[in-house]
Amino acid sequence: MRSLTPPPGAAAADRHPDAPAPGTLLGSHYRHCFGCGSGQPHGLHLETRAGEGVSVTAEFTVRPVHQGAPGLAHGGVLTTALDETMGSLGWLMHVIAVTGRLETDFVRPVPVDTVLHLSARATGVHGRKIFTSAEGRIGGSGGPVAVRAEALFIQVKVEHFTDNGRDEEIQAAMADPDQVRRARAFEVNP
Ligand SMILES: CCCCCCCCCCCCCC(=O)SCCNC(=O)CCNC(=O)[C@H](O)C(C)(C)COP(=O)(O)OP(=O)(O)OC[C@H]1O[C@@H](n2cnc3c(N)ncnc32)[C@H](O)[C@@H]1OP(=O)(O)O
Repeated sequence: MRSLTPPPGAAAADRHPDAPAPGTLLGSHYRHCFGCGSGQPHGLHLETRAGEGVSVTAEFTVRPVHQGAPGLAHGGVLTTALDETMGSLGWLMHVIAVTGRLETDFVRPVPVDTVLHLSARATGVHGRKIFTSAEGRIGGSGGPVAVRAEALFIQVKVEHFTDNGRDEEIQAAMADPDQVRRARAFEVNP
């Protein structure tokens, strides 16, 4: 099993000088993203804000479409919320990275209508590997922890998406006249 703890010699994650100021709403990186896009009716519609250093906060409201057991959020959906929140840390570092490995602890059941208060930070960088951790709390940022995760993101080139994504969506994203939106679809920073 490969560790999700930064190895000895790992560097601290660097916040890019042009990263959005703490408190800034990051918005969606891609309209059709299941985690944050407004174009996904059953998506999570996560709203993420830049924090200090390489950290972010986000809110996710659990809706009936996100159920697993009756009245409770599906664990995979909660993991998606954590994944998306940690994934947005790349925007503060100005790197493109994808999830390589992710481990979730489910600590408390999360009822429908709960607003999950998520926070994530980068814990270290080693070569192309970015180590991250996140947690989701119920009832406010000081509420009890319901879920927590650690993940390893791997930096990739934009070809990761253009070579592997379905052509239809790649062409549409590339053709977007909005330069920032086009860049963010692939999390490539302008
Ligand atoms: C179209 C629009 C798209 C928009 C996207 C926006 C961005 C996303 C937004 C956010 C959305 C949410 C986020 C999402 O949902 S991202 C979507 C989910 N993730 C993926 O689809 C990734 C699929 N996997 C791959 O493409 C490759 O396997 C990657 C690129 C990850 C690595 O293959 P690559 O050939 O490049 O790498 P390497 O083999 O040279 O290894 C390099 C180093 O990494 C270490 N390593 C590798 N794998 C693992 C592992 N599993 N556990 C532990 N360690 C691992 C490896 O040991 C080595 O370490 P070291 O030997 O150097 O020490």
